[in-house]
Amino acid sequence: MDDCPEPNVRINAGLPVVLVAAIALIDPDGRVLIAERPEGKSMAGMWEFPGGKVEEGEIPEAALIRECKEELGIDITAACLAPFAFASHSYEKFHLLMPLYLCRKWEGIVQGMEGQRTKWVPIRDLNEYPMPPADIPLLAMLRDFL
Ligand SMILES: Nc1nc2c([nH]c(=O)n2[C@H]2C[C@H](O)[C@@H](COP(=O)(O)OP(=O)(O)OP(=O)(O)O)O2)c(=O)[nH]1
Ligand SMILES: [Mg+2]
Repeated sequence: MDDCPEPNVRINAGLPVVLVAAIALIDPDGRVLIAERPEGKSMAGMWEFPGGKVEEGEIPEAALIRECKEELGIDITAACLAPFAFASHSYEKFHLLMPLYLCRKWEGIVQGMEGQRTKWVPIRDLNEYPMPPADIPLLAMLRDFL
């Protein structure tokens, strides 16, 4: 429907649903952590909320605990994950369903464990970083909330 471009959801395209869990880490100054998608991955060079695909038999919270360790070198617990909002967005080859959790408490120091750049960004400046199209509605929600 041309008069209703957002959200981008292709109702009858038969796309597989991919569940990705994402996290907005928020520091004491209210800044949010974003990470640059590495070369070789889809949407390389775009900035994203850390996270990744939820594996078979895994729940989203467990996926985030795992991904935070693998990608950022930090420890989080399920108790510190607050469900916030979700993205539902059709890409060319799949439909992304991405719950976004907020987290203000973790152990360790954030590092890009896979060589990716990371950045703590004040919420009002997040729109200066190119992010995947699925994330755009989440930015507005975060801005309203924080
Ligand atoms: N982590 C994350 N993924 C996002 C965001 N926005 C968005 O469209 N995506 C998409 C990009 C990818 O198609 C998918 C996440 O896949 P990924 O490649 O990062 O998954 P992963 O960390 O499990 O990595 P891999 O093992 O599959 O390489 O979700 C976001 O803010 N954060
Ligand atoms: Mg990932």
